[in-house]
Amino acid sequence: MKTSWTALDVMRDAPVIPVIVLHDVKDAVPLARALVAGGIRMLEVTLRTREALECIELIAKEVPEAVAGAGTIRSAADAQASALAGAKFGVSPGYTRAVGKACHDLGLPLLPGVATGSEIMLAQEDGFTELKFFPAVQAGGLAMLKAWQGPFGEVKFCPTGGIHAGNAPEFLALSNVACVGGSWIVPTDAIAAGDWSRIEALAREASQLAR
Ligand SMILES: O=C(O)C(=O)C[C@H](O)[C@H](O)COP(=O)(O)O
Repeated sequence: MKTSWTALDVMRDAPVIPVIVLHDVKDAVPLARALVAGGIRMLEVTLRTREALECIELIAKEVPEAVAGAGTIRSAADAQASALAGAKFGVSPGYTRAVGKACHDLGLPLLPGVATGSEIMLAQEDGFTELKFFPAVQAGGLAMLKAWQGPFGEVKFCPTGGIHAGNAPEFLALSNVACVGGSWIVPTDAIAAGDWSRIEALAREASQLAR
């Protein structure tokens, strides 16, 4: 079984990376299984909740078909805790050199968040060429990505923030978009209700989006 992944592997595996918020540890395994059953195995579990690290650990142990990563990495300590919990990749909402260096030193593939040309240049200087564009719709959406195709033609983006089934195809059609990220396939109410079949159906629909 493959155990290490590059940031590009993470982006290319499926058209959508689900942005997951888990408040209850017992939801982690059934949620991961539902997403995998729907065709999506790269899972971003955000560090927005206290339970997140334990959820990553559980998915890593109990759902070997899934590849659990950590989202909302905002510090070197977040990166270290994520790697220790078994996260296979990290995603950050912004970029700092400290986060980049920590992930590099840990061997944790990182999708650094950027929203401006300067941030892209800083991440590129540190060796990152696969980036999360966050918050994508709010920060300029399709027009921004098209504008970046000129000066930053070699960068592949994962736009996240404001993406849903309706607008995802337009983003995925751009040559500098490798995948999109979003919470729409893991709705809070479906998780709270344990409605795993709804989440599986949303994942299946998302996994079939054209790129
Ligand atoms: O928590 C993080 O690390 C983030 O960077 C934020 C998430 O990626 C977006 O909040 C997802 O956006 P929506 O799909 O519009 O819900």
